[in-house]
Formats: sequence, C-alpha cells, structure tokens
Amino acid sequence: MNGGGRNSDARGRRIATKGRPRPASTQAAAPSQDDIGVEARVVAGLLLNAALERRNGLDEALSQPPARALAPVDRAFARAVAMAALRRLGEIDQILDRRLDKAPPEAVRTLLRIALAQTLVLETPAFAAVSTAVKLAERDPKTRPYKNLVNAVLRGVGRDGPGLTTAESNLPDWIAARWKAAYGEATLAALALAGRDEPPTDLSLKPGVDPAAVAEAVEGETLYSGGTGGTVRTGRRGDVATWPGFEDGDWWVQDAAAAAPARLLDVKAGETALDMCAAPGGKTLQLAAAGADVVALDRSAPRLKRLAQNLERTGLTAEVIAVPAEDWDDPRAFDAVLLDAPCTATGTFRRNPEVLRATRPADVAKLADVQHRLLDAAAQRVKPGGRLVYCTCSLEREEGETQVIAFLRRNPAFRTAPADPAAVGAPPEALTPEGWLRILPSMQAERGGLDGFFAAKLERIG
Ligand SMILES: C[S@@+](CC[C@H](N)C(=O)[O-])C[C@H]1O[C@@H](n2cnc3c(N)ncnc32)[C@H](O)[C@@H]1O
Repeated sequence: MNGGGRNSDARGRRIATKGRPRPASTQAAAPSQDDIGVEARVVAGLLLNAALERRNGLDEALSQPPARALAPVDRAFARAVAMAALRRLGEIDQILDRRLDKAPPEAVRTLLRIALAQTLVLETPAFAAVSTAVKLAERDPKTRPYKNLVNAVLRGVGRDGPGLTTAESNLPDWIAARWKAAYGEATLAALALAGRDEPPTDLSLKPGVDPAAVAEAVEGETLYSGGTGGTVRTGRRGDVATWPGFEDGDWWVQDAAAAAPARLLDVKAGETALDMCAAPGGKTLQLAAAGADVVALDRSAPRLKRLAQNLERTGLTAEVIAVPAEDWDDPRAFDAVLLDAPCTATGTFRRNPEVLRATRPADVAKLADVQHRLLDAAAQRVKPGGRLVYCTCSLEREEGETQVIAFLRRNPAFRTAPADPAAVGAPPEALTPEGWLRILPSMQAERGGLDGFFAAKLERIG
C-alpha cells in the first residue's frame, strides 16, 4: 500500500502558502503550525472534484496554483488520495450513505470521501485522517457547522469498520451495464475488482536490454522476453526518472497490454512503418527499436514534444510530423501501418480511474466516428501486401470489434491476419474467434492485471 499519507504526516512541517493563491475553500483562515498535511488534503479534494467534473480535470488541476504551490511530496500525496477516492468512490459512498441520515453539502461529502480514501485505501493512520478532516471542516464557514458530524462519521467507521461494500458500485451504472452486456456478469465483477487498486508499473525494454537485469534493478519480474524488446513489471512507486536505466534510455513506461499491438505489427529491420496517432510515443519507440524506418504522425504538437524527448532519451529515431492524419498530404505508402486511435480509454481505468467518470455515453459514438475516418485514411497508406494494426485502449466494442467488422466490409482488399497471443505477450484467452486480441484488465489478475486493449492485424491482399 502507498505510504504517502504517513510520509506526509510524519514530516512534521508546515506547508508554506504565503504569497501563493489558495483554493477558495481555504481562504477563511491562514494555515497554522497545526495544519500539517491539511493543505495537501484540500488539494486532494480539489483534484477529486475536478476529475468528477470534466475530462482531463485532474491533470489540469494538478498543473494549476493550489496543487503547484505544494511541495512535491505533498502534491504526490494529494494525487494519491484523489486517485484512491476515485477508484473506490462507489464503496466510499456506500459507507457514508449508511451513516448519514440525509445528504450533507457537497463540500462536506468531499471532506469525508478524502478522509476515507486515506484510512481505507492508503492506510493513513486514522487519527491523522480524522483530525485533519475536522480541521478542514473548521476552516471553511460552509463546512464548519458540520464539524461534529465529520468527526462522528469518521470515528464511527474507525470503530465499527467499513461494513460490506461492493466493488461494482465503483463503476458508473451505464458503464457497468455496457460491460455486463459485452462480457457477462462474472467478467464484470472481475473488471470491477481489477479497478480497486493502483496497478503495478510496466517497462518496455529496448531490444538487447536484458529483462532479468532490469527486473533485478527495479525489484520487478520479467513478463515477456522477446527479440524486439521485453516487458518488466514492478510494484515500485515514485518518480521513474530516478530509476536505474531511465537516463540510459534502456526502457520506457508502457503497460504490458499496450506493448502488444506494435509487436503484432511485426516490423522487420529496414521496413517502412507509419504510426498514425503516435504521441507520446510508446509504440513509435517499439517500431523504431525493431529497426523500421518510422514516420510518426500526431495532431497534437505538445504531445509530440514528449515523443521527441522519448526518442532522444532512448537514442532512437523517427520522422515526426504534427498533422491530423487524414490531412497528411504525402504520397508515401508503407509496409506497416499502426493506428492506435483516439478513444474513450475505458480500458485504462485502473491507471486513470477518472476516465470512467469523465466519459459520457455520447463520447463512444463520437469517437467511433473519428476511428472510422482514421481507419479509412490508414488503409490508403498500406502498400499491397502490407499490414495494418488497428488498436484502442477502450473496452467498448464500438471502438474495437465493430470498427473492424465494418472496415472489412468497406475494404475487401483487407483480411484478418490472426494474432498469436504468445508471440506478442498477450494472455491466450485474449484471442477472439476472429483472430483479434481483446485484452481485459481482469486477465492475469494474479500477476497484477493488464490494461484493456483491442488489437486487430489486417493484411492488404490487393
Ligand atoms: C491513444 S493516443 C496514442 C498513444 C500512442 N500511440 C502511444 O503509444 O504512446 C491517441 C493519439 O491520437 C492523437 N490524435 C487524435 N486525433 C488525431 C488525428 N486526427 N490525427 C492524428 N492524431 C490524432 C491524439 O493527439 C493522441 O496523441
């Protein structure tokens, strides 16, 4: 479990706020010497609510003043608390609803959610979480009248335990209904369980880098060792830039499931490859590392900056172009084309629990339209005899299977080239009857799970 809470409290120093903007809810009183860790909890609440309100809300809020004003250790703690609250939001609310006769103001609910995320998920000592929550309640005129309620509810949970909760309550109803319809009741339950805890970190290795040596250096295990680069998994936390091998460019962070699509494309040294939605570049790095001559497109220049940094750090090369892929005015066709299309990203909910809150049902159809257009643009870039891998990190069939079925109907020059899960580091049960890969976060649960991914390899026969 993450010990951030303990670190934050044991540090025993006041968080400086002088001269820096503070969130509206804290403007009533300046923090005193007793306010150790309180500002970090305020920010945790802001991050949680930003994530619940809008897509990318958590990342945006992290880069803005109240969060930026915190010391790095406190910012990391605030983020960990907000993420824990997002992962277990349904369960936390079940616990609270049993103890509250009527709904409290939202600001009070936020305080309680943040406190329970600390005690139940991050194992922050109850005395620290309860006393900071009560202090927070005292500081804001809106929450002050509820100070005793906050104290009573949190002490009650500490005394009696949380009681029974259901992991499925952490999923928004419409998502749970979709996943049940697509994958069945047992898989839905397993998916919900997969989302409760922070997943391990996976590293994709450059070819020639020894997985066993990296695994030892980061206290991890080898998940896959192939000629085109292995995958190592570690439970290590903290800033990856400080880990052994990072500066040398031996590896980059990429979920084990996310490494499968580029392997599926199976590029050989000297082949030409197009990565159509490339940034921040995990798959571009894989294609370049396999020795292909890679063109990396993305419509987002800021995201391509990160791709360029990744290429530089790893000593790999690719031609990088900032352009919407459908508007790319260039006559070239390629041996291999990878389309890692923009999607709802619901398959990454273990790492990014906010995606489930920020995604709306209409987003699925909207993104499916974009994917349809990009797939047709991708098809035009494939040489006769060449390959196209289409993938998304979504669990929604409209962004996976349905796209490929419709694409194959529109494009009789393409057919499925069946995947071999073992060759690409995917679980055997990920193989669909059509020869595609449907990787679910509930797979390999005993080893720490996987992100959700769909990938299909299509070859151009005419
Ligand atoms: C799933 S992410 C790609 C992740 C990347 N392949 C990797 O492995 O690191 C989707 C990307 O598509 C880009 N994108 C969205 N619409 C696009 C378009 N019309 N043309 C090119 N890129 C686009 C987004 O900017 C985003 O970087």
